[in-house]
Amino acid sequence: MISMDAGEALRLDSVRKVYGTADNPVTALDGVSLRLPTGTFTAIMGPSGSGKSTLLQCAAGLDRPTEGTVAIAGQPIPKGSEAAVTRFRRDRIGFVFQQFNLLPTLTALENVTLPLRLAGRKIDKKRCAGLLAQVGLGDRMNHRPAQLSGGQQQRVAIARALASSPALIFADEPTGALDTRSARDVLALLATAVRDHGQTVVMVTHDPAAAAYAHSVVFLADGRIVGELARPTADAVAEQMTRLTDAAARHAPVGV
Ligand SMILES: Nc1ncnc2c1ncn2[C@@H]1O[C@H](COP(=O)(O)OP(=O)(O)OP(=O)(O)O)[C@@H](O)[C@H]1O
Repeated sequence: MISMDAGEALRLDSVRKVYGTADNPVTALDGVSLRLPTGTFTAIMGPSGSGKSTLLQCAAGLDRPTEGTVAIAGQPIPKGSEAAVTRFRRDRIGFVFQQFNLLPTLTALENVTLPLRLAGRKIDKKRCAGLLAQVGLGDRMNHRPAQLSGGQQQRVAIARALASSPALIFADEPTGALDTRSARDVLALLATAVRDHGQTVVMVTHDPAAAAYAHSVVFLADGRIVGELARPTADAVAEQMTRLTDAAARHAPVGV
């Protein structure tokens, strides 16, 4: 039974995710349990193939665990129909992807209002325009994605993720396609969502400098949590990653 703890933004209990067939199973997550308090910024790191994206997808209700449960603010993600999961997600979760995932035919403002439109919610255009202004795109509202730089497109994607005021924002390598300066802008925006609005951010990244914006880093290897680092610095994160990557190369267990 999952306790109703509203102070807990995200809780995973013994989550396993197995892809592939019975003959050829791939265990992407192998019993992951994790609790993240509301208002925290967490980075997820680990070698390639360690299960980071799968963890994010399962935590965000975009994919279903093979076993185990996920709860957002004390409410388990429904195990029923896709429509029920989508409804659950819309009210609680924002997602930022590496490749922005903006609709090319819509303007920046239309991209930001789209999730509200899809959810059948009242569209507060002024607020959405305000969000674009907040991310520094007040003068780009009517531009289409192709007319914006990568960093600007990602800022539109962040404004879109914030439009429904989600308690929880997941970001899968949000700075992966950006130059250093745009990456810093995007990370500062995520940090602001946490600091000023009490939102909770969970971000997958390969970049120790990006992870240093988080309050803590969770390290994955072979589908398991193998360590955590509080108040990370880029150097400390890089050192742990080197150990993990070396251990993965040797197929040896590691104690972080
Ligand atoms: N749809 C899928 N079907 C089969 N196997 C999958 C699928 N998605 C992921 N996997 C496998 O699950 C494991 C974990 O993948 P995942 O993408 O979560 O890792 P990751 O840590 O995000 O990797 P990267 O850093 O390279 O993006 C990998 O072995 C991958 O090949």
